[in-house]
Amino acid sequence: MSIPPRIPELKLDVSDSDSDSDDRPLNEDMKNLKLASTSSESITSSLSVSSSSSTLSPASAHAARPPSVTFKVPLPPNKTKVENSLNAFPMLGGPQRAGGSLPGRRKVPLGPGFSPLDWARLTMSGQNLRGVSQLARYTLEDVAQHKKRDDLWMAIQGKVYNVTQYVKFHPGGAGQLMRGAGKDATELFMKVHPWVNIDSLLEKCHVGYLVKDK
Ligand code: HEM
Repeated sequence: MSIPPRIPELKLDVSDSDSDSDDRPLNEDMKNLKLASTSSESITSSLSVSSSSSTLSPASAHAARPPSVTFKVPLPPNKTKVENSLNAFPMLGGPQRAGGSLPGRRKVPLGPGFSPLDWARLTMSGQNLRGVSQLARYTLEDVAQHKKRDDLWMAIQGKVYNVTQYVKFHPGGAGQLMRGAGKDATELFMKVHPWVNIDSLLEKCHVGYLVKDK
C-alpha cells in the first residue's frame, strides 16, 4: 500500500452541548466520520477531513494522528502595541533582551572581572563571602552596625545578607546598593527589580534572619 503524501489534517470541534450556536449541517464526509460519543454526557464531536478523497474510519483516523482541538485565542495586538506594552516578552530592558532598554534604566558598566559570570565564579569558589561562621538572628539594630561600603549588610525579605563582596558586582552600581546599607531594603529592592533572584544570587552572602527582638 502506498503511503499517502500527506496525512489529512484532522480537526475536532468539541462544542458545548448546551450551546446550539453551531448548527451547521454536516456534509457527507463529516457524517461518515461522526464520532460516537464515549461519555454519557452528550459531547458533540465532529471530525472534518481536509482531503475529501480520503476515506478514513473514525478509529483509523484517530490512530493516524490525534485530532487537534481548536481553541479560540484572541489574536495578539499589532507589533507596535506589543512593543510598547508592559506585557511584551521578552520584557523591554529585561534580562532576556540582548540590547535595547527601557528608558530610565540605570545599569552601570561593571569593571573588568566584575561581570555576573565572575560573581557566579566567586560564589562557587568556596571562599567565605559571609564573614560569619554560622547563620544567626539579627535585629534591625544589628544590621545597622554594618552600613559602610567595606562592611555592608542589608535585610531583604526577612533574610540578612552581607553584600560587601557584591558591591563591585552590582549591575546598578555601588551607590544604588548603598541606599539599602544597614537597613531593611526589601521595599527598595522590590521597587527597582522584583525579577532579580536574590536567593540564588546572594545565597553565599546569607548571614541570618531578621527578627524583631532576640
Ligand atoms: C538597596 C537595594 C538596591 C537598590 C536600590 C538597587 C538598585 C538597582 C538599580 C537602580 C539597578 C539598575 C536597574 C535598571 O535600571 O536596569 C539594579 C540592577 C540590578 N541589581 Fe540592584 N539594587 C539593590 C539591591 C540589589 C541586591 C541586594 C542585589 C543582589 C541580588 C541586586 C541585584 C541587581 C541585579 C542582578 C541587577 C541587574 C538587573 C537586570 O539586569 O535586570 N540589587 N539595582
